[in-house]
Amino acid sequence: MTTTAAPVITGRAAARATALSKVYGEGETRVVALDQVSVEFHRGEFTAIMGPSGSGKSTLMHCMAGLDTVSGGSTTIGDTELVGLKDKDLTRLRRDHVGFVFQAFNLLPTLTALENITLPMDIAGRKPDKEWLDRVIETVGLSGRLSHRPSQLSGGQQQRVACARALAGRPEIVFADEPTGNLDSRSGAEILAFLRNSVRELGQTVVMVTHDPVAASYADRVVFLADGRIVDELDRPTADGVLDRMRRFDAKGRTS
Ligand SMILES: Nc1ncnc2c1ncn2[C@@H]1O[C@H](COP(=O)(O)OP(=O)(O)OP(=O)(O)O)[C@@H](O)[C@H]1O
Repeated sequence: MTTTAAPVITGRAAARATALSKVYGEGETRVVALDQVSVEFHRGEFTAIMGPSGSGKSTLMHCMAGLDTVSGGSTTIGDTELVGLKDKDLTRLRRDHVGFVFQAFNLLPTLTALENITLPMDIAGRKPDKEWLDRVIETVGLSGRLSHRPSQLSGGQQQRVACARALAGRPEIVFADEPTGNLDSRSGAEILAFLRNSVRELGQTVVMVTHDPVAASYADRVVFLADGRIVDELDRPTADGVLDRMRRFDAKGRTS
């Protein structure tokens, strides 16, 4: 058994894409989902990715998280280049250095909250760093619910378990794809506050895809995608500021 993996990052970028392209299909069904995207996600920062439907947000996240292959360019997590990695090494990188939160909570129903949180480490044969785990559980506000099973928890609480699971291994970066998409606004606000606190108080790096300008306003920075390209950025966003930028994109995702 090994202990919690040491961070692999040395620079400011927790993840970086350089001229990243992703093409699906061929001939008439060919879709350029990402068109030479270059972007950095800084360490200890909360970044939101926004853009119209079909603009490439999920594709960017999946390519940068090593969940999907790329058609061109390069992408790194910390100092590790993902392109060209063998499947086994990619799986290990994802397991040890990347946390995921999805719209569906993806918890195992037969396990308690705590067992769900530590499951990825248990599978990897890694021993949780107890002090870190306690901080994560405290920050996510789950202390009284650890022996509950998912069916005994509200949607918001289940997503908090999923967030704690993503952070438990102290990853280099957490990718969250519409993490509040299945939640009412109050539970959503709790998850967003937690993600922000994990950056502010625990020093984590979080990248979140969202459609919601209010959700994006919790981030330190918003990156806007349209037609597979980065078209804009906003630092210290407000919901109104994000909405204003979004209005510049028409329904097809092109800048007006
Ligand atoms: N597996 C796939 N095969 C073919 N085309 C795909 C595939 N996945 C995505 N696409 C296409 O790539 C483009 C970008 O899709 P993507 O899901 O990344 O957009 P998105 O911005 O996340 O959209 P949404 O907000 O609706 O989730 C779209 O035109 C989509 O139809």
